[in-house]
Amino acid sequence: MAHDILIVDDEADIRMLIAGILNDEGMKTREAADSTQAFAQVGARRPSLVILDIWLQGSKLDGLQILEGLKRDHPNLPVIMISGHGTIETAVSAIKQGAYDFIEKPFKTDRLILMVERAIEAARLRRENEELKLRAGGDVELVGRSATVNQVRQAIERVAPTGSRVLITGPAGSGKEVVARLIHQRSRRATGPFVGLNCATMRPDRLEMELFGTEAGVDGQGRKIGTFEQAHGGTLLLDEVADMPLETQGKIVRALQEQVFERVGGGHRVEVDVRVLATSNRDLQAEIEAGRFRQDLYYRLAVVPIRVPSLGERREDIPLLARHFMQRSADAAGLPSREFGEDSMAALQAYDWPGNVRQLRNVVDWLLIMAQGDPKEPIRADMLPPEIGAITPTVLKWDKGGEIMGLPLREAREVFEREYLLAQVTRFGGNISRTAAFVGMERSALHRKLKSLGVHGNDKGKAFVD
Ligand SMILES: Nc1ncnc2c1ncn2[C@@H]1O[C@H](COP(=O)(O)OP(=O)(O)OP(=O)(O)O)[C@@H](O)[C@H]1O
Repeated sequence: MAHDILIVDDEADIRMLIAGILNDEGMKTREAADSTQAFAQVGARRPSLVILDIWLQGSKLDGLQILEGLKRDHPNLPVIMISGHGTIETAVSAIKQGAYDFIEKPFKTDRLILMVERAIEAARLRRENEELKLRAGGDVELVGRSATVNQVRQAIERVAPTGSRVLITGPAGSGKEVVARLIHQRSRRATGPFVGLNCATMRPDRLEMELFGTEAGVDGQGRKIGTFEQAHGGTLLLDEVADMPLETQGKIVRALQEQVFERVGGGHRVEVDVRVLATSNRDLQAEIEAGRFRQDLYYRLAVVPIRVPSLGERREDIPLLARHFMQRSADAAGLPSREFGEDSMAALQAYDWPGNVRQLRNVVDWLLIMAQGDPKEPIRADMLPPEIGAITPTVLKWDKGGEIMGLPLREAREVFEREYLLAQVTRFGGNISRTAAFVGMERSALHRKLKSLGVHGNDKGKAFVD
């Protein structure tokens, strides 16, 4: 996409000159003669870069004051100052205020182009860097207000500063790694490294080398530092620890016990200070009974067990999570965020989510890009991806409309009430108190109503809870 450059200068011929140079390079330009026009242009659309004259005749604010306003509202927007004779000192102080650089009048074409390209590239790199930091866990968050998530949060707060080992269990995509990262961040090792090793995706014969590293000569390569050593002073996460071969499990037991190990192919002892966290989506007790997991390793890892609930166990968190992911994805993509309509949110809450939070996140990403309709309109249930729309309770799609129109009012009302309440009960995970609060009925009245309509469980026949 062509860069969009805003040129702010009180002299029309300078604006034209700069615009001509940049247009020849395939960049798009806009112009402003004073501070009012400049802020109006930036307000209309954030440019890729601003070229800003220091001395602006007839303008309410001068270049430095405009710079201050721009940096306050758009800290990452690159600004190049234009300085004339006698304003170089001011230009230098502009850099201290966050301008990228300055160029002196009269300027050379080549220098101007180079500076503009560099400033835009630097802004892009900074943005990428921030995204990477975010992905690397600089800013992990455990979103949710359900009782089960609150319990997990409390467990994290309690266990993080102690330094003890933690085994985090829960189904795939439920947020086990998020929990591990939070434990690290809230511990005394927070400034140390956090290193993860996924035991499920690693070939068993490579796993040991990855963990302990290799001495020179092994594998035809130089000495390689393993994850245990990389995590020195910090935290090592053994992801999907049940997938580790038995023999490696034995070596881990020793390393955990003594905080000492040997690199593969060497007799040299490496001493480390590492806190180990582990995750598993399997039932480790069953794995022990089947002889696939060492009991002594289990006891060493599971000093404190934390169970992360599936998303289906905490449907009340779905609205919060969906809006959180929508905002984050929209910000990352530079797109406006979309609202969810009541019907689509009810459908999301009624769905089973076999892939848990990760699946919800993917669905929200899909919706941001693919959902039909005006982006300013809320997302409706019929815009959801097919796999979720397919199980949407019928009442949300109103496909009983035809049937209802053929019935007398009393019976039509019964059909509607039945479908409506079934959808709501499912949405609230079969919880009668919460459904009653939402639909505006007393709990006992709702029980009676459901009974009279012949509804004895949610749409999959699961019994109610009070
Ligand atoms: N409570 C939460 N709040 C915000 N984001 C979450 C939450 N739980 C999970 N996520 C997000 O969902 C995705 C999956 O989470 P994570 O990788 O921690 O799951 P996992 O249980 O470790 O999965 P797997 O077992 O497949 O490794 C990540 O993008 C994570 O940021």
